[in-house]
Amino acid sequence: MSATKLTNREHWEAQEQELAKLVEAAVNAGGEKAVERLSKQGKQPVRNLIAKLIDPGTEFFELSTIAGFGMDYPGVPDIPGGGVVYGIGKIHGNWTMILGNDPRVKAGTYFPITLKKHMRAQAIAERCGLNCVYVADSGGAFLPMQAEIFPDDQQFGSMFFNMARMSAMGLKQITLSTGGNTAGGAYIVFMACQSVMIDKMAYSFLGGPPLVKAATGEDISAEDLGGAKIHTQVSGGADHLCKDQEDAVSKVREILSMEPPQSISIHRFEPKEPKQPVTDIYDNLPANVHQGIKTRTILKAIADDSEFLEYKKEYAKGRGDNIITGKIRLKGIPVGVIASNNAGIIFVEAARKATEWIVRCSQEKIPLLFIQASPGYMVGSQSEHMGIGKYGADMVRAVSCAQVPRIQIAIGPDNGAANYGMCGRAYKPHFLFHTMRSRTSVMSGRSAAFVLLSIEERKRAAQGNPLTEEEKIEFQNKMIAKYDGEAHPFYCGARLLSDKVLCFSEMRDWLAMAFEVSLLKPIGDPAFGNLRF
Ligand SMILES: CCC(=O)SCCNC(=O)CCNC(=O)[C@H](O)C(C)(C)COP(=O)(O)OP(=O)(O)OC[C@H]1O[C@@H](n2cnc3c(N)ncnc32)[C@H](O)[C@@H]1OP(=O)(O)O
Repeated sequence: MSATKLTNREHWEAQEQELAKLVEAAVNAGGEKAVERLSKQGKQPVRNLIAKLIDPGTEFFELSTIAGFGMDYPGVPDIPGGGVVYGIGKIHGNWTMILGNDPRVKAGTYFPITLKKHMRAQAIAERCGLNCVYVADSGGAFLPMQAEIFPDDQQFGSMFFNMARMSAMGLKQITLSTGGNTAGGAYIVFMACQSVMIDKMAYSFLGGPPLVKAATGEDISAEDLGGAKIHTQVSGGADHLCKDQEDAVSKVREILSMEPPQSISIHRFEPKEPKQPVTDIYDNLPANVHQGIKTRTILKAIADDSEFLEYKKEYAKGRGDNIITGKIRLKGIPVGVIASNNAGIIFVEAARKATEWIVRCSQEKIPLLFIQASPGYMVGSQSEHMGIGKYGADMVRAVSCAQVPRIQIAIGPDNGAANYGMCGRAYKPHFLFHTMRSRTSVMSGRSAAFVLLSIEERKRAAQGNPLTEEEKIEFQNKMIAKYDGEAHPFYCGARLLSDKVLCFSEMRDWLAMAFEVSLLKPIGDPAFGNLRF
């Protein structure tokens, strides 16, 4: 192996170890002490319950595990995992959205990031047509931050709005209540299509005993006010009484055993393993994230049979092939690819080719994979006069209007309007994945430092106090550090700008799962509005 490849491989393996540490911090929030505390209450950590909910021997595809780190909420620097766990797993063969509060993180209460994560899970479920299971164990709103979580759209009330509407669409909303779900949190039990409560462990009420005492003078225990027996035998607010968590898990599985089987809406070919090893990705992605990439190698390491049927391979070489287009199969699922290549700068020819391919795949009803490593569209008079603005806009329009499932994975720079054209978050891809090589920001730190420095220089010169050379360097370094920090996959993952930071070795399995889930609903017909051509 060449020295460069070895350097690359070691670099990315070390980077992914950093990721593993952060994931571990979320999974083991509170450490052994927190697990012991749960155990005294007869409870298991929520991920253990989820592992039992899904079919034996299958994988739980947990999303956004690194949410909530470094949020700097007043007095609470980290919310491990955002305080809620969610992901997709199979229950009786059907892909199902499973969410669970993590009571080890401030009693499973809802911070702004918790809500954002909960909403994202529901949005994926609604879009892909997944039944939902809620493992509910939450103290409700995190009260010190009520102003940022309570009344607005996409805040606390939206959880129940979403449950109601998904239920009306025929998507089952099942709640397994395994703790105190108080006040607003109680609706997660009462809004469900079917609710399972655990005796002497779960309770739900709009106002807890202290509030009742204050409001009416009534002295009553939590159990007598809204315990599992009260709601399953008296109020009718819940439907199944279970003796413990194991019993409750079995009941939820039994309820969902009556669901019809799912199938994907397009033809699936026989899956084949790639011929190229996954280590090719580690070896060939430069450790320097600003260095160009050879994306065909990456595709060969994830595609069935390492086959990439390239579209317009010969077109406008050196400009058009900063995006490569074509088809691969992922575990038998045909996928149209739009991938950054080389330096990834999008020239007119690349934008036109990408737009053409998006339209073509939409007509064929083939889902789209965007592999993003682009620092932006080409600037300058030649590019402007050739119409980069309008062709870039065409690409953005095609991305926006394509009815087929679209998934983005970033493996390099993700800047400027290239974030839009390559199906960034605002373009609502079904799933958006980052890797340790992705860097998402409006521009690179170096460019931002240059632009901001020129503004600062003008300002200081006008004040008659021009910047010294040392001040200029300090200013630039500060700006680069800020941008590098904010573009990093950890920063973005903490804020749910991605659905997961994937290891390169996970790309094939996760993309195949994501396409399969995204294809459970029928694909609409193409309609693109006013493309300029
Ligand atoms: C939309 C409207 C709403 O949701 S209003 C929300 C109203 N919520 C409530 O009244 C619930 C109050 N909390 C409780 O009753 C208990 O904490 C429950 C949820 C039963 C959990 O009890 P337990 O397992 O013993 O944990 P704990 O009390 O030691 O709490 C652990 C840490 O979490 C905190 N916590 C709890 N609830 C809230 C809350 N709603 N807002 C802010 N913080 C909350 C506790 O203070 C405690 O924090 P710390 O670990 O001591 O720093």
